[in-house]
Amino acid sequence: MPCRIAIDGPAGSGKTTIAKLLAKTLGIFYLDTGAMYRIVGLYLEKSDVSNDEEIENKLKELKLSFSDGDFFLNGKKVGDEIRTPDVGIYASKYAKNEIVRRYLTKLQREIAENENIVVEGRDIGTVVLPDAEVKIFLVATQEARAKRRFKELTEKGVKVTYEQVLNEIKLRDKQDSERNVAPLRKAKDAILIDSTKFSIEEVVQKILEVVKEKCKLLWQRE
Ligand SMILES: Nc1ncnc2c1ncn2[C@@H]1O[C@H](COP(=O)(O)OP(=O)(O)OP(=O)(O)O)[C@@H](O)[C@H]1O
Ligand SMILES: Nc1ccn([C@@H]2O[C@H](COP(=O)(O)O)[C@@H](O)[C@H]2O)c(=O)n1
Repeated sequence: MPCRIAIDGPAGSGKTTIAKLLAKTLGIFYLDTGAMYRIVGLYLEKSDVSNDEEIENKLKELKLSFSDGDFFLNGKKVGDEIRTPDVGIYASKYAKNEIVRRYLTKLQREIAENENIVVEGRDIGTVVLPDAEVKIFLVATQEARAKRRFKELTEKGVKVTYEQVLNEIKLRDKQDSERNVAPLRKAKDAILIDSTKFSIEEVVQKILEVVKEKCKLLWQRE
């Protein structure tokens, strides 16, 4: 019986950081579905699509593959070019489109099939893997998330103001939670963790306790 750990939550709540650490600690796979929406969002924005038919045709041409934790777009490894605030906005813009969601959800399920895996995103516990063994809904205040993201971006040398980061987070929160298709919301059986006042290590420990209880086999293997 696989152990699939779904971590959903708003922009900047710490999903990627926590998911990567968790997967490393447990020695299992990790899937960043946000990266998939960022790749597709940037691709469609550059393709200047204007309707569903054009989106459908562009997705048919797209070759998106996943190997050893890296994504490859038409054979080329994807790097930090998808990590800018603008690409986050493109991702959120096209994430409202049913054709895009159907395309990526199918791919995500194929990758996660029968795997011990941590999958992070917005709709993992509600849509992609509704029967996941562990569901976490990771939140933090918008200010805390903006502060963290601003620190991360400035340390990477990205020229951005705190206000720009806060506005991007507010916009994505609004778009992600108010869209008709697969909106960001806590699954009924998900465990809510508010990381505003907790360190990365403390959040990982909290989730490991849940995994220990719900995925006994994986824990024994560890
Ligand atoms: N509990 C925490 N305390 C302090 N900093 C944190 C905490 N969790 C995450 N961070 C930091 O916040 C920043 C954003 O984290 P991360 O990229 O993992 O968020 P995310 O939810 O994946 O964001 P997005 O949805 O936009 O991809 C990173 O620099 C990370 O190191
Ligand atoms: N399962 C998901 C994951 C992401 N999205 C959309 O992509 C945007 C970028 O995601 P990050 O995790 O990299 O911030 C996000 O704001 C969502 O609009 C999604 O819809 N479903």
